[in-house]
Amino acid sequence: MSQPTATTPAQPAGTEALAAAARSVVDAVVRAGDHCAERAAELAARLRAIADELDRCAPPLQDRLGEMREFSRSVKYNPVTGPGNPFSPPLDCTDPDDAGDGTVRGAVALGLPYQGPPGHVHGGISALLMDHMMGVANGRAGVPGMTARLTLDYHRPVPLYQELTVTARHRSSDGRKVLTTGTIGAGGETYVSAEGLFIQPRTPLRE
Ligand SMILES: CCCCCCCCCCCC(=O)SCCNC(=O)CCNC(=O)[C@H](O)C(C)(C)COP(=O)(O)OP(=O)(O)OC[C@H]1O[C@@H](n2cnc3c(N)ncnc32)[C@H](O)[C@@H]1OP(=O)(O)O
Repeated sequence: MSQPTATTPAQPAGTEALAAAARSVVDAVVRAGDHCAERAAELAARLRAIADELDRCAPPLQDRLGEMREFSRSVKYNPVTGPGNPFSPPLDCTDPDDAGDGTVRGAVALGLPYQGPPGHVHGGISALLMDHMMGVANGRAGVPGMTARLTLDYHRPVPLYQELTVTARHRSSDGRKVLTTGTIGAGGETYVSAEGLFIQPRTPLRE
């Protein structure tokens, strides 16, 4: 058996492994579609049994919502980059500022569960990626805020199953108003560009 090396991607463990497995179930359900119709009832019962098992581990919702106010937990479970959230693709946002100008950058390839027009990414998913990346850029620039307005230009349909580069950059601040831009592209082509107005809270968001 080969030994892991420095270049071997880390395998997720613990709740991240659980989220990755759930994500692969979602992917397989959509890819299999009606091709597994004969076994659908049996497989659904098995999945429901797993959901019931997980439910028995879950604390009361109010407690869990309280925990999620902690910054590190909200990052781990957020719906875009969160490795602990099966809903997240997840977008890999580990290269914060390779241009040295405050641009944050992430990579993601999206499969069939994210399809809108045939073979392409749903426009709402593009908006989700943009909103989040601009939020990350603002956080890194020290001006975190709530999205007040998000404007997207969809230049070309965003392809599924292709590595996409998602970027965002804080552009300017005017009092509590923060202007931020972003793009989704691949291979030097820009599919989506976005501009967001974010409002910093009157009292700072807690870290
Ligand atoms: C490393 C880190 C990782 C961090 C990673 C985390 C990333 C997550 C990022 C996700 C971000 C989200 O999705 S946030 C969730 C989606 N967004 C929301 O739910 C926001 C809902 N809306 C609100 O709560 C509110 O409307 C606010 C907070 C946006 C604004 O309320 P407010 O604080 O009372 O501000 P208000 O006085 O009304 O307005 C302040 C100024 O902004 C202007 N203004 C306000 N809204 C607008 C608007 N839509 N369009 C134009 N201008 C506006 C006002 O005219 C005013 O200008 P002037 O008179 O001063 O000139």
